Amino acid sequence: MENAYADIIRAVGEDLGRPGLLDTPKRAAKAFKYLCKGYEEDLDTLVNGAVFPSDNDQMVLVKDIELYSLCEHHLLPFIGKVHVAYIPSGQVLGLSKVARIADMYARRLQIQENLTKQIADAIQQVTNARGVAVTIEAKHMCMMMRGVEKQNSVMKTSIMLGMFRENPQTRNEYLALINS
Ligand SMILES: Nc1nc2c(ncn2[C@@H]2O[C@H](COP(=O)(O)OP(=O)(O)OP(=O)(O)O)[C@@H](O)[C@H]2O)c(=O)[nH]1
Ligand SMILES: [Zn+2]
Repeated sequence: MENAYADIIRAVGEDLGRPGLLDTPKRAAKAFKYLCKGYEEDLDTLVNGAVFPSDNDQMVLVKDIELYSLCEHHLLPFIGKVHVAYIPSGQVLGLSKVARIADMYARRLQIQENLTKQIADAIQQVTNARGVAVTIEAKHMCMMMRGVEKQNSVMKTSIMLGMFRENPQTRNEYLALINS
């Protein structure tokens, strides 16, 4: 990856030998690897057994989890927030694990629609919940810094599973909570 970054820097017409750029291929490779660290993680290890018995059968919502991902088309960031809700069915998930699951999938090359679904499926898999809802609101640098150059548009994607899909009241309660 360092060599690839050196090629890119040369290709834009820069002098790789100048002091400011000497360590840049190494730094950039380290940074990019970090931004893609989700490929080195897996769901079971990340959850680490943090699923706890509970007789609470009402909605659990974790809102405004910040999100940094990379668009798979341009390798530019998309940045925003994710909301995750589920209806427990005998067990609840460790709070931090909700954000860790979102991060694991965000730190890969993504499109927002697939990222939303992957998070929802993972929450469903680890909790066996009666319903899961995931919403992502994000701004895409590939649409802001280049291309069509629109600064204010926000992409909003949702996935509703189980009760959130079947029961309008549950869905409406979720929507009211994330918009409040
Ligand atoms: N649906 C979806 N599209 C995305 C996402 N991130 C980037 N894109 C879009 O992917 C498309 C790629 O289109 P292309 O025409 O192949 O690439 P391009 O010439 O760089 O397109 P422009 O961005 O329109 O300049 C663009 O419309 C992007 O806005 C995403 O998360 N979801
Ligand atoms: Zn893009």
